Amino acid sequence: MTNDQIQENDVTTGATVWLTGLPSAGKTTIAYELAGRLRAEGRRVEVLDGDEIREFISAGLGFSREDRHTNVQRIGFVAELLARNGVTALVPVIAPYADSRAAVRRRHQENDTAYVEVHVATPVEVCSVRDVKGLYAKQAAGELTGLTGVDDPYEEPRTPDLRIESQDQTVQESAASVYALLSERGLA
Ligand SMILES: Nc1ncnc2c1ncn2[C@@H]1O[C@H](COP(=O)(O)OS(=O)(=O)O)[C@@H](OP(=O)(O)O)[C@H]1O
Ligand SMILES: Nc1ncnc2c1ncn2[C@@H]1O[C@H](COP(=O)(O)OP(=O)(O)O)[C@@H](O)[C@H]1O
Repeated sequence: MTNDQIQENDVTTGATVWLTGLPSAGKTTIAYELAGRLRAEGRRVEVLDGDEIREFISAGLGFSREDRHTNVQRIGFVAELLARNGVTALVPVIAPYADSRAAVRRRHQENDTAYVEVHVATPVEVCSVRDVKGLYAKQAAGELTGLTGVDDPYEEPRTPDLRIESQDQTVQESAASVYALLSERGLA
């Protein structure tokens, strides 16, 4: 077998799927639901969970604009490495700034690595009722400032590859819509 044939047979197409949106929008839930489905089909999948990343490779970073940008660039770097090597990297990370997200997309384009941006566009009114981690309540009580979407910016993606209105869907429906897009693009 020639080298070309080995490559052709062994390489599966990886991709980065970045799920951006407000706290409690549903990013993490959709990522794990989708991960389960992709794994069941034999794909290699990693979820780069924002909270875990902040414990390890982004330990010490806070929530200033600069720190969030650094956090997003580090995650983008790791995701691209994984995706380039055949893994589907699912990234449920807020990434509130358009220029940070654009830089991650560029890194993928420069390496010919597939990149999909999903805006989990749950309105802040719904997120603040869900309040999975109690952050909205803390902000309202004056115990926290700089909460994304409340008193810190969230720059909505203008042209995401997919927009999900999670408030009108089940978790399974939301995950299925991402799966359908990946399928369409030959990535699932
Ligand atoms: N001030 C403030 N603003 C937003 N989020 C906050 C804040 N403080 C803590 N958290 C929790 O940290 C998670 C966000 O981390 P990320 O790494 O995803 O954010 S970022 O892209 O660097 O902005 C985020 O996780 P998710 O709720 O899963 O989005 C929050 O739980
Ligand atoms: N269609 C949906 N997609 C994702 N989450 C949903 C959906 N409908 C309801 N939820 C609920 O919303 C919450 C989202 O929390 P989480 O995934 O931790 O948000 P995030 O990671 O964006 O902070 C979960 O409790 C989840 O069960």
